[in-house]
Amino acid sequence: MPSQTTSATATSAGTIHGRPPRRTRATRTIRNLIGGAAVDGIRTFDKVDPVDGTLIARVHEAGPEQVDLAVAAARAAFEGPWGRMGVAERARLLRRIADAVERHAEELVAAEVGDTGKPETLARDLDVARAAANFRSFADTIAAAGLDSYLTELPDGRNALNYAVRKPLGVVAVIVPWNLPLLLLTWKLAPALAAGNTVIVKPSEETPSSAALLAEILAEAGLPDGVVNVVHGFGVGSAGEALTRHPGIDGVTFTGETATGSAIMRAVSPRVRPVSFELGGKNAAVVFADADLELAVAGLARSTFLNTGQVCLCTERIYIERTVFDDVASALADHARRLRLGRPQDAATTTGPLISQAHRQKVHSYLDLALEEGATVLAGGGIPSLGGDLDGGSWIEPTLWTGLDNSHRTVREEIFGPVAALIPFDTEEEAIAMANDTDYGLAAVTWTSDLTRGHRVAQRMRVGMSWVNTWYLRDLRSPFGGVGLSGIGREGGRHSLEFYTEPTNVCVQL
Ligand SMILES: NC(=O)C1=CN([C@@H]2O[C@H](COP(=O)(O)OP(=O)(O)OC[C@H]3O[C@@H](n4cnc5c(N)ncnc54)[C@H](O)[C@@H]3O)[C@@H](O)[C@H]2O)C=CC1
Ligand SMILES: O=C(O)/C=C/C=C(\O)C(=O)O
Repeated sequence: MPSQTTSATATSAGTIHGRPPRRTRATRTIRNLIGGAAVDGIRTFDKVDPVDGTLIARVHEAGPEQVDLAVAAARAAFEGPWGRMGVAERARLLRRIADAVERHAEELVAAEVGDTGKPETLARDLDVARAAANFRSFADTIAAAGLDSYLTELPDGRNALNYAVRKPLGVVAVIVPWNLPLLLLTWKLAPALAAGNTVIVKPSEETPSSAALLAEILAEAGLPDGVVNVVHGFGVGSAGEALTRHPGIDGVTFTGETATGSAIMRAVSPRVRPVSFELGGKNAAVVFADADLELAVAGLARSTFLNTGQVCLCTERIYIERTVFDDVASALADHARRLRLGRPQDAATTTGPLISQAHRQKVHSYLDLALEEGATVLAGGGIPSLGGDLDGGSWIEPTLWTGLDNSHRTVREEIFGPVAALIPFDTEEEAIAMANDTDYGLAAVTWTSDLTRGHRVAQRMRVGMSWVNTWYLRDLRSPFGGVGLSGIGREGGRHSLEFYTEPTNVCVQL
């Protein structure tokens, strides 16, 4: 967690090697946005740049009082003109927001890069592009959404008409993590607004900037005050917990760690509120000997190392048919060694730092654990020395291991970094069994030139998203989510609308 500036004992994550964060750049102040007004919190906390440990912002942490205000503002907006706005007008507004996101793309890129250290090209091509696409896609979805209706035949020969109207849930809490901050925020915000809800956003304490900027963009596009409110802070004992326990919240959508999802479920359970959770993963890729190996290796490099491995869909277990194991392992290790760690603004940079010193400590503890568990390190394995101010950042080497199997903690627990274990297999059955041998169930990838096998294996993966000969190819209308410890519910297209609305069935005797 970033350090609390009012606390005498700053946490290690907010300090660099025990020293306070360096202050070499202009430090911004980020406030909560409630009912269209900037609102101070109970104290401020520091946000540091993970590239070099520089202090970049002081963020106002919302306490219960600010959360109360935000819920009241959202409720008032829901009862106001927003609640009476028709679908066509809401769809038009979402399209205006998408246009405004594109107009402000470079500011959003800067906000995202400052908070996460990810390469500018990635922030531009993935995070910001998807933010605009999210608003457009849910404008299309809501504009095309129909009603469920049935002509019911009665025993006496008469009929009844049953039809369901969909109404917004009301005030929705949107709680998002730090890995794809704007992408994941808008992935939830766009359908919530499309369906007519009002929203309280709680961005991660690590990534407050793009949410703050987006709130300004929403106002510029014409969204009425109070429809979207942003409260900053942490989880337990802070804004996140206050929000999920609040009696005025009608539903919670959350992406993040499984244990946090479980805590949120407990928080909403007394009032039985609906939840939509996209949680952790320990995703497998399976490479058959008949695959186009060049394509497979390039795909594996992407699925293992994109965003420094900090995407819930990233691959951390790679099962390779034994006859091609050595070739695939050595080609992938070459890829890993060629990755360029560096400043986000440098066009040659492929890989940024981890989000924070605390997260690096976690990932690093798995590098140690892998060695204790008997791994052989094929690539990486430690903390790089990049020199100068970069050594104040939270960098880690892209790392590949052999010599581990499904019995090891390194192969069972979500690490959420640029790491993967390479494991050989002999038969299709064995590969499927090993891939499915996990309590998680988010995503899987199958690499094969035999499309019949591709369909067969993909369908047997116990996951929400099963890719064949590609990874992270998204159609925003398709269902997205996980099974097991990886989540509850699906988002995307009409699946999102189902979560953000409640149907009322009307039955008319004809
Ligand atoms: N998409 C994913 O699957 C992600 C997984 N992770 C994993 O989770 C680990 C911890 O990262 P965190 O950022 O701490 O994830 P987290 O799940 O704790 O935090 C995500 C969001 O939930 C909020 N939150 C935390 N506890 C809460 C509570 N009790 N009530 C309400 N809100 C709460 C946080 O402030 C943040 O906005 C990482 O090391 C990584 O392994 C992290 C980010 C995304
Ligand atoms: O593309 C998406 O909609 C989401 C991708 C990634 C996550 O959900 C995550 O990393 O949590």
